Amino acid sequence: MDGVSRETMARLEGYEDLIRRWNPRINLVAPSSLPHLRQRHIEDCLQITQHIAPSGGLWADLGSGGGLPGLVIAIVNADQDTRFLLVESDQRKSVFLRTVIRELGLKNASVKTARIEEIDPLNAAYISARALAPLPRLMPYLQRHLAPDGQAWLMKGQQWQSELAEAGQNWRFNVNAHPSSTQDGAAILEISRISYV
Ligand SMILES: C[S@@+](CC[C@H](N)C(=O)[O-])C[C@H]1O[C@@H](n2cnc3c(N)ncnc32)[C@H](O)[C@@H]1O
Repeated sequence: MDGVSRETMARLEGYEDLIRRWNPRINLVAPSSLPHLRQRHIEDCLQITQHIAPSGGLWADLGSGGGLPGLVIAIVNADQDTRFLLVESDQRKSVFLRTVIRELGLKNASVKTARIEEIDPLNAAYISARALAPLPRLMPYLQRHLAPDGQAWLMKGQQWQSELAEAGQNWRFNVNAHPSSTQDGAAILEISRISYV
């Protein structure tokens, strides 16, 4: 992984080890994807860090699951002043996320065990989500939790164009689609300036 410091690499490897150890007990990633953990999950999420270097404020990772992409981005930015909040409704996954944060000594990350739609608005400077819901269902979450000048980074599969078209029926927003370099036809959507029409 180019441009990754030795300390970041050590943390990413520690994170991979913990996923491998916990995955038989709680499904953090599809078991069939475990042999390809680095490429399929870690490098997939690292793509976001090639587009954005967050500067201060709150980064909320919604439906964090095993911490993808929130923990990967928090690890890369461990010595920066952006705070990462991993929002996850599942208790056991939350225990896993807290374990990773503790074992890797991440001072910039914390976990909120709750449903996204039930927590107070976060006014986040950045939001990320991966494999959480189709874009039309994500839009109300973004409207609730993204600061007016914030950016959302959404990792989408091959259906991203039809999801965009459907979301555009009820919402206005700016969007940049960054083609995925790890999955054919997938994209990372950078979304800002959201309003409901
Ligand atoms: C398919 S998993 C994806 C996890 C991770 N983002 C990834 O890419 O591997 C979706 C996660 O979102 C969580 N989730 C779904 N709906 C949620 C909600 N309304 N509030 C909080 N978490 C939610 C689920 O518990 C699950 O862990």
